[in-house]
Amino acid sequence: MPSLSFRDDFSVGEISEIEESCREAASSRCSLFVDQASTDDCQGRAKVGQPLNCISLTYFFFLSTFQELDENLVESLTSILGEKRVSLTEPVREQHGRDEGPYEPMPPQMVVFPETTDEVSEVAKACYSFNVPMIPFGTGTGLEGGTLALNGGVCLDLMRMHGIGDVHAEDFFVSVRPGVTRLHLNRFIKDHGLWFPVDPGADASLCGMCATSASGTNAVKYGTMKENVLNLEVVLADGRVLHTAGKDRCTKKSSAGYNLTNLFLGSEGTLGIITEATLKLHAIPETMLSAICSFPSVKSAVETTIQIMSSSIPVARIELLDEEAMKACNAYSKTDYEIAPTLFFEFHGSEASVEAEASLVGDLSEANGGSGFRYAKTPEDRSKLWKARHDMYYAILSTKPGYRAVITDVCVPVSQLETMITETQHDFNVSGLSGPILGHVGDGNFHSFVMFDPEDDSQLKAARELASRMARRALALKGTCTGEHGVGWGKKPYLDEELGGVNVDVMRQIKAALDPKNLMNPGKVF
Ligand SMILES: Cc1cc2c(cc1C)N(C[C@H](O)[C@H](O)[C@H](O)COP(=O)(O)OP(=O)(O)OC[C@H]1O[C@@H](n3cnc4c(N)ncnc43)[C@H](O)[C@@H]1O)c1[nH]c(=O)[nH]c(=O)c1N2
Ligand SMILES: CC(C)CC(=O)C(=O)O
Ligand SMILES: [Mn+2]
Repeated sequence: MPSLSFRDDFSVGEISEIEESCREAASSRCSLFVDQASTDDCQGRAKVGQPLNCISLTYFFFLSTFQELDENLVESLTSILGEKRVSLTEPVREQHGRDEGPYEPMPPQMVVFPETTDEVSEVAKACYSFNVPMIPFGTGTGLEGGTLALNGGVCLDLMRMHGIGDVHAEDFFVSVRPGVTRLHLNRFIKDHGLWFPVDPGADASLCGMCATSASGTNAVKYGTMKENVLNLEVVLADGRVLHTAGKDRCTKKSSAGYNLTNLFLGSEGTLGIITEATLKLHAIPETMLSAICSFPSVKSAVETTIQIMSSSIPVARIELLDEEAMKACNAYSKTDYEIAPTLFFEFHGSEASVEAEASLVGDLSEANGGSGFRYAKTPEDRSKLWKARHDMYYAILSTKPGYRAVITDVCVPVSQLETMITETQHDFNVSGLSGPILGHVGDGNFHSFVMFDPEDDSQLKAARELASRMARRALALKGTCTGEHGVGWGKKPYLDEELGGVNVDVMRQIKAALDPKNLMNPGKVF
């Protein structure tokens, strides 16, 4: 049986050989996948035994092989967790073989529901001794296929690990278990006058947000998960438990050795299972003021953003929605905003400081042709505005029922944003596809949704090509193919190009040191 491969240089002969050996290995479950990020004329996946749906072989192929689960492993996991917290049933496996992204599900062979770190550690030890892959699962809101069980294995659903530790209000930190989501935490700490600002649109698990190094609309002022995590408890592939900053440590800074906390932030389940995160908290600002402003073009909105950022006005949020996105917003969230390229702003501070910042931003917007500067001052109006922004994924998907979207997540230096967005819009016009643009423009990070009809192969091909051109354009402008969603399964083809061979080799060596049998979420990131 050929081993797991991820290459772009298979010959026709090799493909036939691989197919043949897969057919022969009757006891193995084995599929040959054509990577979804390939360009040219290769559509989706080709299952072994069926003709490959492409002629040229300049694509990435992914060979996924896995054995049936050993009965002794199933028995051992059942004795660790009890019958009610293990599942081999199809619906449960199906639910855990997907995320919110556009990829076809790939279910794990078994799902387990540990409730404590010790249980996670025991599960890891058992899987390690049987050489079975482990896939951590939080709320499943990821967008890059990070939870797909490419090689089968055991999915660890961590949402039953409840618990928020003591709130250390004077030292601004709290520890959370994987079952805690960002909204849950914010409700819990509100009465202490504190909040945790990192806000992906979804109500994701905070440990999942550590795993993908998530961010959101507040990152421009408060940073991403990388700036807001003090310590992590991690169960390694062999079951050992690591505290990345040392057990119970929670200082704002430390120069003691390598930064293992940041190593695990964005590791997407490939280095270990995060079983607790110690998070940096912030004081709820005395005043929060939101506003929106319409612009004659995306270009003028982006120019305004660049001017705001270069004037060092401390905006807490600055989000762009283009005309198409605004249409979708009004239709889905029942808002009545003007249909035009729009910036959503928020300012945090004292009453006087937010008024002053908003007024400066209003002047800059007006100087760039902005109009209809409109405030949202009451908590109800502000939360309506930001809920509408956070729901944009579903708002956009609902504009074309039955359509799917390739989601892009590029980030470039703010000075390059205008070139990046203008050229992307040109690409959309040429391709004939539609794709709203929205983004965290203060960070140079934006998303477009390349909508396609899944029944129409040519649209799928065009959508992938467009997304791939965007990612490469971002790289050419000294940016990244993913500002916040992670690499997962979908962005793998760009990693080498973005980071360079030595960098990815070092990552592989780190992975081999922590996970020598390649059992932690194999096939993801690289
Ligand atoms: C509507 C909407 C809007 C947004 C987003 C999604 C959706 C549906 N996202 C993406 C998503 O919410 C984000 O990636 C979360 O961090 C995923 O957290 P989950 O708990 O859902 O991880 P999920 O269960 O989806 O897993 C994601 C990855 O992390 C791993 N993982 C999960 N829990 C782990 C743990 N405890 N230990 C180790 N590995 C673990 C998994 O194995 C997988 O590789 C996003 N993101 C963003 O950054 N900014 C944004 O603005 C948005 N907006
Ligand atoms: C589907 C997305 C584009 C979600 C996201 O990252 C956002 O809304 O900012
Ligand atoms: Mn986003």
